[in-house]
This record gives sequence, structure tokens and C-alpha cells, in this order.
Amino acid sequence: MTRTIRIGTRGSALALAQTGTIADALRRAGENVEIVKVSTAGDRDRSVPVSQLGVGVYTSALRDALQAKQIDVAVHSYKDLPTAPESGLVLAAVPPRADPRDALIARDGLTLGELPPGSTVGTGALRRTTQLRALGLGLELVPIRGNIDTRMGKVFDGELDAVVLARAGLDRTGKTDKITETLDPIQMLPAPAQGALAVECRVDDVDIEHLLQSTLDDEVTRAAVTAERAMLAALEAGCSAPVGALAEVVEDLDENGSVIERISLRGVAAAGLDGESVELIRASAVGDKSDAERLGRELAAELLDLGAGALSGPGRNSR
Ligand SMILES: NCc1[nH]cc(CCC(=O)O)c1CC(=O)O
Repeated sequence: MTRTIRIGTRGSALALAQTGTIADALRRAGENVEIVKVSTAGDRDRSVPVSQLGVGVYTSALRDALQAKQIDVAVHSYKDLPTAPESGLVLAAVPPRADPRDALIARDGLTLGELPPGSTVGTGALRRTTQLRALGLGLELVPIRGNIDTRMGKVFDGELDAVVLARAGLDRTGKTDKITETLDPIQMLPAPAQGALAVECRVDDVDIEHLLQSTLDDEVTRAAVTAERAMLAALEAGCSAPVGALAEVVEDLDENGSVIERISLRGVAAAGLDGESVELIRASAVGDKSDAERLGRELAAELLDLGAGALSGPGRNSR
């Protein structure tokens, strides 16, 4: 009998779309696959801000199902995955990344700069609220939760003037045409690993690991998100934090004039979250592609030197 690979996913439209692309790629490689929906804490409880539910609210139920052998593969939004590794599991593949930037959906086709002072902008993530506040546009930031449709709906029904969402989620669910502005990373750095997927399996499932790696893994995406996540891990010291990061693989010349690939990493962190005032610290660095992890750690050290340390506290939410 041929094996069937059980792929676990959250049941949201976005998660199913993401997992569908993974399932298709494995089918093209000749595998039998079955998609298994797993409900997570983040899906069940919409009343509480994610920052209060703790880390891994969208991912731990999937990891539990993997450990319990109810599924063979877990597909996560990489940015939802805690930075701490989980023993018994391995990150077998990081597929090519979608657009990592954040997007604005505003009433009447408005851009961020066109929103009048006092406009209401919905977002639950501290990373987004701190960066939006730092722009000094006088926006009123409103905490919201829910899936993409729920959040977008608050603009269409007039409850809010705008919402900020990950562009990748909108693209993957066919809602690109609702975007009124894709935010430049100079204004709004995305969450570390935003737009990327993490495909996990059990560490002792060596066959599956090799299959996932050879069919799905993208080396450039892996290098970029490794730098971003190393920065996050070094900054948050065990809990999540309002941190943005974006790494891009760029071509450079070495001392002999040969073309080499390097990683350019930008990071942002809040120095303090004191009432309405927020000071943001930004830094950037370029390093060897083969040393992505170190680049991330070094940029985190620089941000901490510049004062980013003041923000670490329990239950902060990086998204
Ligand atoms: N649970 C939040 C979440 N996790 C992944 C995405 C979007 C897709 C991605 O960033 O990879 C979103 C929605 C959002 O931030 O707007």
C-alpha cells in the first residue's frame, strides 16, 4: 500500500490556501496527501488579544498533533511560530516567500498619508501600532482581532477608516484588489518571517524530512528568515516583542570583483511603550548569506545597545 502523508493545518481560509499550495507541490512530486484541519487556541478565543493568550497560540495545537502522530506534516505561517525550537520536531522546509510587506485597506481608496488626523486604524499587533504611532499622523489605533474577512469588513461596513494586514495573507486569499497601499518597509517593517511558511515534521521521519526539503525548501528565503528570526530571538529573550525585521538577499561584489550574494537586514524595536509616546530604534546591517544567524544576533545586539532593551516584558506580541 502506498503511504498517505497527512498535512495538518489551521482551518482559516488563509491557512487552507497556504496548505493547499504545499499539498499541490507534494502531489506533483507523486505523493498521496490528505489535509487535516486542526483548531488552535488562537482560532477558538477571539475575545482576548493574542498578546494575552501567550506564545504559539496558532501553532502549538498543530505541533501537538504532529508529536501525537495524528498528522505527519504541519504547515504554519512562519511568523506565528515561537522562536524557541521544539524538541522532536524539525523545520524541514521554508518554501519561497510571498510579499513580506504590510498592506493598508482604507475607505475611499485612501493611502496612509491621506488619512486625516483622528482616523481610526485597526490592528492588534504592537509592532504595527508602535510604527504607525511613530509616523506622527495623529491616527487613532484600535485593537482588533479575527480573520482577514472580519478585519477587512470593519472598513467596508464603516466601523473603521482603515486596517493594516499582512499583504501575503491578502494575496493568498485573492484579496489583493482590496489593498489601497502597500506599506514601504521604511515606514513599516514587517514581522520577522512575515510572508513565509514553516513546514515541520517529526525529527525521526527522515524520509518525509528529505521529501519536504527537496520538494519545497527555498534557500534564499531560508537565509532571509533565519536572519530575521535570529534578531527576534536575541531581542525578545523568551517572550515576544514589538519587533519588525526584513532581510533581503542582495548581490554584491567581493574583493576580486566576483558577484556574491549577501544579506541586507533591517530591524526596528520600540525603546519603551509608555502611554502614547513611543520611541523607535532602527538599525540595519549587511552580512554573509552563509552567516544569517550571526547577522541577526549582531543587529539585535546593536538595537539593544541603542536602547531597545527597555521593551522586554511578558506577553508582548510581535505580530
Ligand atoms: N495570525 C496572524 C497572521 N499570521 C500570518 C498572517 C499573514 C500571512 C503571513 O504573514 O505570512 C497573519 C495575518 C496578518 O498578520 O495580517
